Amino acid sequence: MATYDLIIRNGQIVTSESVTTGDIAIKDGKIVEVGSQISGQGTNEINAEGLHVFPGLIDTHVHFNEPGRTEWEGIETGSKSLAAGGVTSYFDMPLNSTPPTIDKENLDIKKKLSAEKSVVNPNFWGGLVPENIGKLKELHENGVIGFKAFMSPSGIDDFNRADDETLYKGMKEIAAVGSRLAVHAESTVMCDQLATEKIRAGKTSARDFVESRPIISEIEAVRRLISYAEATGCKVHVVHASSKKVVDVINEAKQKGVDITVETCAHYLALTVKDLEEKGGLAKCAPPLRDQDEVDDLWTAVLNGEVDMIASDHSPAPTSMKTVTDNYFEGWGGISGAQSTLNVLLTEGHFKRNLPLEKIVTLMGTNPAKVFGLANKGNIAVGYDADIAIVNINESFKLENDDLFYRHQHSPYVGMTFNGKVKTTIVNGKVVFENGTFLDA
Ligand SMILES: NC(=O)N[C@H]1NC(=O)NC1=O
Ligand SMILES: [Zn+2]
Ligand SMILES: [Zn+2]
Repeated sequence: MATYDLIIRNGQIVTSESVTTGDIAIKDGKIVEVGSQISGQGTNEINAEGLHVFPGLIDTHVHFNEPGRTEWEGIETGSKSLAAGGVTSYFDMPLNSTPPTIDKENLDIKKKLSAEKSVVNPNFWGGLVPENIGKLKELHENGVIGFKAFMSPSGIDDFNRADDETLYKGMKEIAAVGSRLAVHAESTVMCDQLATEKIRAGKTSARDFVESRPIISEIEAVRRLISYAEATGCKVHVVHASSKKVVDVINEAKQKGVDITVETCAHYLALTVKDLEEKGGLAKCAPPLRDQDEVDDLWTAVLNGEVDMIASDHSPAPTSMKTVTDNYFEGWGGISGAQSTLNVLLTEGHFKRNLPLEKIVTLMGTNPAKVFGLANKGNIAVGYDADIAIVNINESFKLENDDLFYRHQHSPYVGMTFNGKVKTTIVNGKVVFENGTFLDA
């Protein structure tokens, strides 16, 4: 009789601490042994010789749009895309789905749908909007990972921007329950004003769009957020910082004792304004892509350990909403990228800039797990959940639309050559994805 459900043999096991050759034994969805040569047998055994065995990664920032806007993505296609990219846990944003996740009732709907449809582990952000002050405690008690607010308009009618009063009151409530507020930090005053001026003058190029959302607008909003964090004691998390200049402001506050963390996204590390000019709406997002010098500086921040985590901010939309090429103020702002985060980190990070593989685990495993309190996720060790991605980091491929599992097969990464083929993805001990196909549940 087999001792274990599954043994992965002879892989290069990547943790946040080391890369070592060895075996991993799995039973009842948990990692029960890690060693250089495990005796005993598995019902299933995988030979990972020559391959790297990562803990399944955690994407802290996706929009799957279900319920209510499932035609933009959906939990099944979204979660399959993650699994195909080596990600085994995600945090779904409260907006772009309708109704948004701003009370228990709507959270329950999302939980139920995800239990039915997700092929990886779902987690949920709750929203902070002017209308749901007083409901944050109930969301917290029902298991949201944290809260999300926008300091600038969200682009979605049923998810209003948090004005200063909402931030102040909401952050007091969130501090009281000990949770964390994630914030889209851009100055609404600045962005609105600059966009209005540009549009009035008929200036609607990619560069004009980028100039209407400058880095200073992020810095101004982050500084204001820090003031509220200091006043309320609320833990905060800045999502999608597009520049090292933003990261620097956050690290200054950290040094003063503010409990603040920062995420950047793969697209700010792999794409520039030139991509926006060449690829049109496919590469449109907010904050916008920056120039190459900013990308290089942001990599410096990542390599220095100044960025806490890296996410996709997968915010998909139908292709027809992403085809803008003349007026960049039109069309959906949001990048389809959930499947490619590990590829970007391997290609642009590990191979081009010597980002250690262990750091990839820190950024998309141990840090998110620690900051958001996911027990037993994000690393490989005895007692951890058996979420695993087996990857050939040396295999390169050119990404094609057909490779994508998104409902709408587009991405600004299409056409780029990446390192890192995900061979097998395991979720809670079960193989869900193998050699390009999904196994039935
Ligand atoms: N609503 C929404 O998904 N917005 C996201 N898209 C984007 O590019 N930035 C965002 O915050
Ligand atoms: Zn955002
Ligand atoms: Zn987002």
